[in-house]
Amino acid sequence: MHLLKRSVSIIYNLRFQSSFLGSFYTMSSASLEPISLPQKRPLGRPESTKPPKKIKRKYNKKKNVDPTSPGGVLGFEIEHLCKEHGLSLADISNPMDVILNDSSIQQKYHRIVDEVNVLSLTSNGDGIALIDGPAETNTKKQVAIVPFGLPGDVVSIKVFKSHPLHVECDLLKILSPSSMRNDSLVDCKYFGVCSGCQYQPIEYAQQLLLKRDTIVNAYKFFAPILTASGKLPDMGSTVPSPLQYSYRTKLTPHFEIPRRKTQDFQKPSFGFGSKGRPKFRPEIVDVNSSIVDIEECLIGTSIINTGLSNERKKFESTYNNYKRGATILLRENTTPVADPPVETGEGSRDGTGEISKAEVELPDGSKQLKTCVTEPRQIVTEIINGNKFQFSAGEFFQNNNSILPDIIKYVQDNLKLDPNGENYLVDAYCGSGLFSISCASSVKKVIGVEISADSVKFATHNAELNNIENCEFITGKAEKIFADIQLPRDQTSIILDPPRKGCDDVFLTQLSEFKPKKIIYISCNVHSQARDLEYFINNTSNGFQYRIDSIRGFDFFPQTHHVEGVAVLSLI
Ligand SMILES: C[S@@+](CC[C@H](N)C(=O)[O-])C[C@H]1O[C@@H](n2cnc3c(N)ncnc32)[C@H](O)[C@@H]1O
Repeated sequence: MHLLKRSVSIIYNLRFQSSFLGSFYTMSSASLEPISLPQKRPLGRPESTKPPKKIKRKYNKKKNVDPTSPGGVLGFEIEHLCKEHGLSLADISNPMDVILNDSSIQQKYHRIVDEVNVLSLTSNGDGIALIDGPAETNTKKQVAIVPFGLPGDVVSIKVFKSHPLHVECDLLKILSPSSMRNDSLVDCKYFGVCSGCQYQPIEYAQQLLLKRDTIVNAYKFFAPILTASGKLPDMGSTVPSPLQYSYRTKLTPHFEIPRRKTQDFQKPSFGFGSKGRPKFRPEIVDVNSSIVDIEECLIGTSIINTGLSNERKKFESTYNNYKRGATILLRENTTPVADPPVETGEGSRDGTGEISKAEVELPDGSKQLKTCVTEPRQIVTEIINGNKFQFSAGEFFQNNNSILPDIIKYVQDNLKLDPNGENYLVDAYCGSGLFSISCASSVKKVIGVEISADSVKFATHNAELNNIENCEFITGKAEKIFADIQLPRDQTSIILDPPRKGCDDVFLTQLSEFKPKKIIYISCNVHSQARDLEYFINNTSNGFQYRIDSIRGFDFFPQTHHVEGVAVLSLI
């Protein structure tokens, strides 16, 4: 019995590393009950003459966040909410020093709050609410982030973690549902605990409106001069995805392995990041891990789900061999069935060792064979508008094929090429050549630039594969394109499709100096896109000579909060 008690206290010591005034507690656990320290000295050891250890105070570390990252955008959203409700930031500040260092105060802050009105959604898809500060404290109001809460919901929440200007909460119960909420739309059994697909209970048309609002706010926050000067066009409606489920051609489930495996080490969860505790959906089980164990992902394509199932089974018999966590790549690979039978190469295998395959019939009656590649260096093929694109499975390629013909058509239409002139195209951040090759037939020459040498190799190969002779691709940072560009600028259009962080000032300055006749800026982060357009138009030498013709979203990721933005600019 004594031994048992000792081992329990050792486990507490390992798990609950934050100690204060003789109590152990978790900073973010739902239960904040203090746990008493064992009072007795360990047997056989003399009483220590050392002075008691100094108690370390905890400090809230300031993090350097990119303003256009979800955490950075939340700062703008909180400020906006405060302005709307006549509150100052001081009114909603949490005394972090006290909360972190006094467990009794912490318990006052980390509490259950009933009858909370969810006011709006953050661009990250979470509900946001204002709640009264806890009783007997000086905090006037708090900004509560409520995952899975929808505007108009009245809910019961549990505050479980404090930040200087907001608190994180679990949604315990929906007391009165928002008119946006239609629970019959939720098919996924992991809804409420998986971090993806928060928009599932929302009708699709409404999801598109929410994504439009996200873009409107992005420009409000990150392009205030353009917004105030009236230089922004009316925000266009969001272009829907033809597929609203079964669209994702890439998934990356992962797992974690503890550094030291104890004797009772069991199979870890294999799936995706968790978000909150699903108390408001009693039908699903709470997870005690940062990863939700997922057997099927409804937004993944059929072959990706077959791959997920194969790799899970493999993991069940091999998890003991892993020394650390890992991410598994699942990438769809397409082969036309009419092709002579091709060796599909490596791919996810079923229990018999056979590579799993799925035949898909297209609306025109043709058939395609799908496999699921797991090896990042394996070459995969995608077919978009009849063009074949090959690339290394681990490199970037768009993840929702169903919407690609729509965005390509939109880009082509907006290039507004001169039927009598010579038209040229620069595709900056060109990847393996999706836009270059798709638009090549309408222009005299395309030059693509891309930082990944592997992607450039495939872009060049893809041009050959599709018998396209007017494309040239160069490896380097996007601004390298301007070093010795020979194209006539008044007949050249530029497509920009940078990663989430957007373009840097060096590139935008050189773009302005080059002065192309048209710019089409595609972005998976509408916040960095808004920041870049604000800089380009207001801070570069020729920026003022451009007009923003249109901005609209494309819904590359239905059921999630993500939106792709496309902005079209013309030289006036
Ligand atoms: C969002 S992807 C777009 C790729 C391509 N347009 C497509 O749709 O397939 C962004 C690409 O930019 C590349 N990239 C990142 N930083 C870059 C830089 N500084 N200069 C050029 N390319 C860059 C990445 O390797 C990636 O291929």
